[in-house]
Amino acid sequence: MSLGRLHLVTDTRPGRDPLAVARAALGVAGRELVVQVRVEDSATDREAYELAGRMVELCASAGATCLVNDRLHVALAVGAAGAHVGADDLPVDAARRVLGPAAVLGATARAPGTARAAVAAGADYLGVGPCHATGTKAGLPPPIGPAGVTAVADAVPVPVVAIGGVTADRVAGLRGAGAYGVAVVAALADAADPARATAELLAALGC
Ligand SMILES: Cc1ncc(COP(=O)(O)OP(=O)(O)O)c(N)n1
Ligand SMILES: Cc1nc(C(=O)O)sc1CCOP(=O)(O)O
Ligand SMILES: [Mg+2]
Repeated sequence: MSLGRLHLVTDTRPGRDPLAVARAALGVAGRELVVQVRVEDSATDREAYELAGRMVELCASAGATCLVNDRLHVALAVGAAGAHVGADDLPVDAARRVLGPAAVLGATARAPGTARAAVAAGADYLGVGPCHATGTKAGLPPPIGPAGVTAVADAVPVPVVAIGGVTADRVAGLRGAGAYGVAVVAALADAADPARATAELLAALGC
């Protein structure tokens, strides 16, 4: 599997335009971009399906990968490349059974033990964080920092994607800590110029 190193997780805030941000990022990053469609828990399946369907089309035209967060049935329904699951979602082994062997399956892990278990259960990559403080998602545990990324990366043979408070300035530290790539919401969704912000993140990633 060749996984993109820059993951754009869609902004769930009302009034945002995740398709416009993705379009700008895809124009710069192409196949190096993974777009993960993440919606509010309160969003309906129909809303998730419609956004994910449009995102799959956008990604396909750029050669990029589209994943769906949490909702595996939506991932299957829109023909996404796969999905990402965490502690409140279907367990990784169940998600793998639902999606099948060819799908890209990501799992959240915050420590080496859960990371090893997720890989044994069928995860292709791990989302590891929060690496730094973030205002994007409430209720997260304290940041694990680059040292926490290293602890996980040293424990597993799959790509580690660092998430949480990631900015272009922090990418080098995370890469040095063992991250294969990074996942961002605000660094692109809040950027005045998302295309330029994408280019800065890619440069920091060495892409
Ligand atoms: C790349 C990546 N890493 C971690 C997460 C978080 O997933 P999860 O813990 O299931 O939380 P929600 O995103 O579902 O709120 C992620 N989405 N992506
Ligand atoms: C959705 C999500 N999950 C996280 C985790 O650590 O599990 S951090 C996060 C939000 C990341 O947003 P930003 O790039 O704006 O900090
Ligand atoms: Mg989840």
